[in-house]
Amino acid sequence: MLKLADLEAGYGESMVIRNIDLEVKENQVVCIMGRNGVGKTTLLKTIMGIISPKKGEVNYQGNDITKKRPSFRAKQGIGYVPQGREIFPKLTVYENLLIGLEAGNEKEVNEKVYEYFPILKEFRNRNGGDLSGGQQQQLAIARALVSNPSFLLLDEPTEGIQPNIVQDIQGVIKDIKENSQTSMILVEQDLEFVKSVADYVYVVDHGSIVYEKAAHEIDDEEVYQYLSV
Ligand SMILES: Nc1ncnc2c1ncn2[C@@H]1O[C@H](COP(=O)(O)OP(=O)(O)OP(=O)(O)O)[C@@H](O)[C@H]1O
Repeated sequence: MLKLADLEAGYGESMVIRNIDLEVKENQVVCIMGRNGVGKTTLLKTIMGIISPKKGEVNYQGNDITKKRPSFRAKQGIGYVPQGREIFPKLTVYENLLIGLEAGNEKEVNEKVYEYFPILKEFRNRNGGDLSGGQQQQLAIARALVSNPSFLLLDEPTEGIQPNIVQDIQGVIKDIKENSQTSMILVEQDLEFVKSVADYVYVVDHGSIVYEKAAHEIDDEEVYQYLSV
C-alpha cells in the first residue's frame, strides 16, 4: 500500500534520513521506534510531502507520489497527526474538525470520532487552546479521522499525556486496526504499546533503519539497545 525506496531527506544541505526502504501493507499497523532526534518526524513529514526528498521514491497504492503536494496526498486518503498536535488554539473544537474535513473528501464530521472521543462532543464549542494536552491530542487524532483516511500517520500520539488518555488512544488505534481498512504508521517509544498494536516494527538510528521485524518475533533486548542512551 505504501512503499518507500532508498529515501533520503533533510533540511538544507544536511541529510537527516538515508537509505530508507520501508513497506506498509493493506490494513497493517507499522511502528517506527528510535531515540530522540534520529529522524522519525522527518520521515513522516517526507511521507506526507511536507519535506521533499533529495533522493528515492514514495509510492502509495501503486502510484509514485514523491513529487505530489501534501494536499494531494490528503485527498488520496493519507491522514496526518503531527507531533505536538498543531491544533488551532483560537478555533473551536468543531472548527478544528472542519479543517480536517477540508483536507479530505468527506462532507460531514463522522460521528465515529465522537464515539471514540466523547469529550470532543461535549467541548465542541470550546477553543482548542483551552483544552488539556491530552484532549488536544484526541482532537488532533479526531481531525485526521473525520475524513475517513485509508492511511494514517501518527507521530508520538501518547507523548507527555496522562495514562488514562494514553489508554483511550491505544483503544482507538486497536479499534481502527480491527474494524476498518485503515493502515497506519505509528511513531511510538513504548515497546509494550508497540507490541500490543503493531504488525511490523522498524527501528531508526542516525537516520537509517537498523532493525526490522514482525512484531510477534521481536526480541526486546535487541530493540532496547537502540533505544537506550
Ligand atoms: N526544521 C528543521 N531544520 C533543521 N533541522 C531540523 C529541523 N527539524 C529537525 N531537524 C533536525 O533533524 C534531526 C532529526 O529530527 P527529527 O525531529 O526528525 O527526529 P525524531 O526522531 O522525530 O526526534 P523526536 O523524537 O525528538 O521528535 C535532528 O537533529 C533535528 O535537530
